[in-house]
Amino acid sequence: MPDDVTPATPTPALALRGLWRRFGPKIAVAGIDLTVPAGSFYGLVGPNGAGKTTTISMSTGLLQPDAGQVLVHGRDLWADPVAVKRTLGVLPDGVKLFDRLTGEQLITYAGLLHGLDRDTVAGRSRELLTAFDLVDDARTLVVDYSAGMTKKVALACALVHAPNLLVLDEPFEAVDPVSAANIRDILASYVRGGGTVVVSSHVMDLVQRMCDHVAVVARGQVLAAGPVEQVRGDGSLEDRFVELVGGRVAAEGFAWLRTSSD
Ligand SMILES: Nc1ncnc2c1ncn2[C@@H]1O[C@H](COP(=O)(O)OP(=O)(O)OP(=O)(O)O)[C@@H](O)[C@H]1O
Repeated sequence: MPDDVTPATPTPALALRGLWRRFGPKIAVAGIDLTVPAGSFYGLVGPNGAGKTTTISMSTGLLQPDAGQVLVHGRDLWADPVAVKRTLGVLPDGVKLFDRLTGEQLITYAGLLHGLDRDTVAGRSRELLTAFDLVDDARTLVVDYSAGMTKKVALACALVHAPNLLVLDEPFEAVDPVSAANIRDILASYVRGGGTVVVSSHVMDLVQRMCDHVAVVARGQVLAAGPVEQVRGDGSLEDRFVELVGGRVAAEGFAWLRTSSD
């Protein structure tokens, strides 16, 4: 290669540039910049109310930013949301599913919406129901699912069209340990196959073990971001998180909570 030619920088799977969002007087996201490399397993961590869900919603076409840009594999999401959203799989937080459908119908519906043919959807739906241990409840209405089962069927819907970027808000919340391990395996194999995962979580240990990159967000801003090893330094991710975010309170007080009389 001639000396004056620098190698092209690979296009990130997701690039957030100067994202802002306010709800009335509350600034939820205050100028977030984030670069998620293609093929990475990216954790998004932060205290309650940090702006993770708002950031994820803006990054997946669910909530319009007040300012800033979202680039998915280099394409401006908000300039062409319908086309770009086809390449995305999203597990939103607390969004209502069509819960009068059975689990199998819901996955089928998601697949057909993405333009898959019926045979393809049927095959993938069977595989997903098996992987998420939902075969016995495939014909149960989603309204009758437990919180963890609902999370798993929503994740199956996010995967059915084989997106190349998966953005998951708290995918392990309410999920039992065996199912969580299965989900981790599915996501790890998805990343090995060239996909990119962005996942928000409050479980530092899980993020440390599962992700190769992490961003710590607080008060609507990124406090640290990069490879997990780099962000956590010599300590654990949890120690680094507490150091960056603060907010630990002394365990004294609450005398009225002590139940013993001595
Ligand atoms: N629809 C809304 N209307 C008003 N305020 C909102 C709305 N959505 C979020 N907020 C506020 O924006 C801030 C960021 O909320 P967000 O849900 O993005 O945080 P989070 O990091 O996902 O929190 P958690 O970890 O608790 O889920 C919070 O102060 C929240 O109260």
